Amino acid sequence: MKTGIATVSISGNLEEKIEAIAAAGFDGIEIFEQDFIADLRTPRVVGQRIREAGLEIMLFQPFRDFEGLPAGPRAKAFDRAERKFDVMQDLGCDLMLVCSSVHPEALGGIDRGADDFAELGERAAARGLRVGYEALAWGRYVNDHRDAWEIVRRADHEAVGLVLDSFHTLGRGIDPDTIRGIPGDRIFFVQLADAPAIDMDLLYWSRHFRNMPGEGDLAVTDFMRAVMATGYSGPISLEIFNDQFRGGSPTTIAQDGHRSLIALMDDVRRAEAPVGVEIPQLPAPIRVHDTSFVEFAAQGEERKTLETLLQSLGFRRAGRHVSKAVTLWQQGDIRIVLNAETEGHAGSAWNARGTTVCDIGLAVESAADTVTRATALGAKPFSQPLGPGELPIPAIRGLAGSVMHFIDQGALSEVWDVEFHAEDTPGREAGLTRIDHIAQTMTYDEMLSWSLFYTTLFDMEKAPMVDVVDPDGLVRSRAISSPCGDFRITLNGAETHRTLAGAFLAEGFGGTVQHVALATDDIFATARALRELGFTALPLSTNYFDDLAARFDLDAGMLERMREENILYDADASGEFFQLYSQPFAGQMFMEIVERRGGYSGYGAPNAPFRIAAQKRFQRPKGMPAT
Ligand SMILES: O=C(O)c1ccc(O)c(O)c1
Ligand SMILES: [Mg+2]
Repeated sequence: MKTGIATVSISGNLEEKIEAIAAAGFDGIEIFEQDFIADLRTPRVVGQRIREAGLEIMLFQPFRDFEGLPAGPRAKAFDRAERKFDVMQDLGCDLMLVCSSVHPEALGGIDRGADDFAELGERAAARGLRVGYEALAWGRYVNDHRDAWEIVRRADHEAVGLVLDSFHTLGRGIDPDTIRGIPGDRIFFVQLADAPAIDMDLLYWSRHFRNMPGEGDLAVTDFMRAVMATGYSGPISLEIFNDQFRGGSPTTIAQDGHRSLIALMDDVRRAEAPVGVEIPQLPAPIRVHDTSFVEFAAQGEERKTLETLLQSLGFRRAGRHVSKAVTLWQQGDIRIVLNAETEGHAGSAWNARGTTVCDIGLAVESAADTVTRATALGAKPFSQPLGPGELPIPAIRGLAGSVMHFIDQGALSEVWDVEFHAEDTPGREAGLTRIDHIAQTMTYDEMLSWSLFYTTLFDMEKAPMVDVVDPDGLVRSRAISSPCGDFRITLNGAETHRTLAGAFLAEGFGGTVQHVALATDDIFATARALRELGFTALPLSTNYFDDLAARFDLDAGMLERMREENILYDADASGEFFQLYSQPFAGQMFMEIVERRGGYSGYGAPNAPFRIAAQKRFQRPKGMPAT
C-alpha cells in the first residue's frame, strides 16, 4: 500500500508542491494536469525531477468527457486521449484517470460506455498504459461508483479498471459497503477526501470544501475499510480541492495530509484487519486521563500579576523547582507551573509572546507509547538539556512551536516530589478541583491542522462547529474531547484581527492557549470564597441577567446570586452549566471557572457573545500601554 497526494491538494507551483509532498513522506504523486501544463519544463524533465525527489507518478488526471459520445466528438476524444498518452509516456506515468462525462452531447448507456472503454483500453495497452474510470458525483449519466464499475466490468479489458473516490461515494450518500462486492484487482486507484457536512450543490462542495480524512464529517474510515476488504493493494491517495489549502502553506498541508492518511490506515487496520496495510505498527490512539499541568512562561511584573491572580483564585504555591526559576501552584488536582527561566523553551516562549502557556502536561497510560504514536504521525519529539535533579519526561512539539509533556503512572508521576522542594504556604482554597478545558485560539486556517493533530494522536471526538459572535467579527469554535470528557480542548478560529481572539493572535506568534477553565463542584461557594480572596470577576450587563430570567425558569434567589456574582448560565436537555470569568490578564488571556450539573457537555456557547463584549470593555484603547 503506497501513499499519494494529488498536486491539486496543496498550494504553490509544481516545484513547490513536489518538494512539500516529498518532504512529508508520501510515496507518490497524482499529477493534476493544470499543474503540469503551467510548468515550463518538458514532460520528460518533470518526470525525472519527480523521481529524483523520491516520488512515483501514480496517476495523470483528469481526462474528461470521454465516454458515450456520438461518432464525431467520439473520434476527437480518442485523438485527445492519444495526445495525453504521449505526455504520460514522457512523464513516466502509466495510469490515466478518466472521470465520468458531463458533456452536453453525451448519449449515456452502459454498453456504449463499455465499448468506448474497451477501445481506450486497447489503445492504452498498446503503449503499456492503463486507464481508470471514476464516477463524478455530478456525472451526467454515471454518478455512482456502481455504474462506473458496471462499465468497467463490461469493458472487460485488463488495461481498464475502476477509480474510487471517497468524496463521490460518500458525498452522494451511497453506502460504502457496496464496494465490498467489487474485485480488488479491478480497482486501479483510490482517492480519499473528507468534507464537512454542509448541504450544498455537489460540484461546488467538492471543488471548494473537501478536506483531509478526519477533518470533515464523512465516513471515510468505513469507505476505506470496504476498499481494503476487496483485497485492493494499490495506492491510497489524497485528492483535496479546498480553497484554504490552495492558499495555505504547502509544507503544513502536505504534513497534515500524511498524518491523516497514517491515522486513517491505522484505524482501518484496527477495525478491519485487512491484508496489505503497510504502515508501521503504532500504538492505538492515546487515552488522556487528565491534564496534569499547565505551564506559563512568565517573568518580571507580569509574573507577579499572574501570581496575584492565582492567589486570588485560591491557589497555593506548593513547590519550588530544585534547580530552575520555576514554581508550582496547586489547588485540588490542578497544577499550574510558572516558569521564569530566560533560556530554553520557556525563555523563547516568553521572548516571543510575553506571558503565555508554553507547555501542557497530560496524564496518559504510557508516555513512551504517546511519543511513539506522535512521532509516527509526523510530530517531532522535544527535549532540552536536563538541569540537575530533572527527570527526562517524554515530550513532543505540537503545532506552532508548542510543547506537550506526557506523564504516566510510573516513575514519572513522582516528578513533583523529585523536581520540586515542597512548600507549605498558607492559603485558602476556593473549591477548584480540576482543569475542565483548555481553550486555544488560532487563525481559522489553522483550525483544521490543530483538530487533526489532537484527534489523530489522542482518542478524542469532535463536537460540531459553532459560530461565536464577537461584536467585531465571527469566531468559529469547535470542541474536541476524550470520550468520557476528562480531557477537553476548545479550538477557536479567528477570521479577523478585530475580534478578541484575533487581537490575542496579533499580539503573539501563531495559535496558543488563551484561557484555561477550572472546574468547581459548587460555583456559588467558589464565588463567595473568591470574593473573600480578593478576586474580581468579569462584570456582565444587567440585560444579560434579565434575558436569563426570560429564557429559563430559574429560581429567583439563585438568579439574584448569579447577578451579584456575575455567573453565566446555560442549560440543555442533559444538564446545566455555570460560568464565571476573570478579568483579562497579560493582554487578552483569562481564566474561567465552571460548574457542570447533570450531563451538560457543552461550553456555554450561547453566552460567548456577552462574555466577549464584557471582555472587550477592558481592552485598552489602541496605542495605550497595558495596565
Ligand atoms: O472536480 C472535478 O472535476 C474532479 C476531477 C477529477 C477527480 O478525480 C475528481 O474527484 C473531481
Ligand atoms: Mg477524484
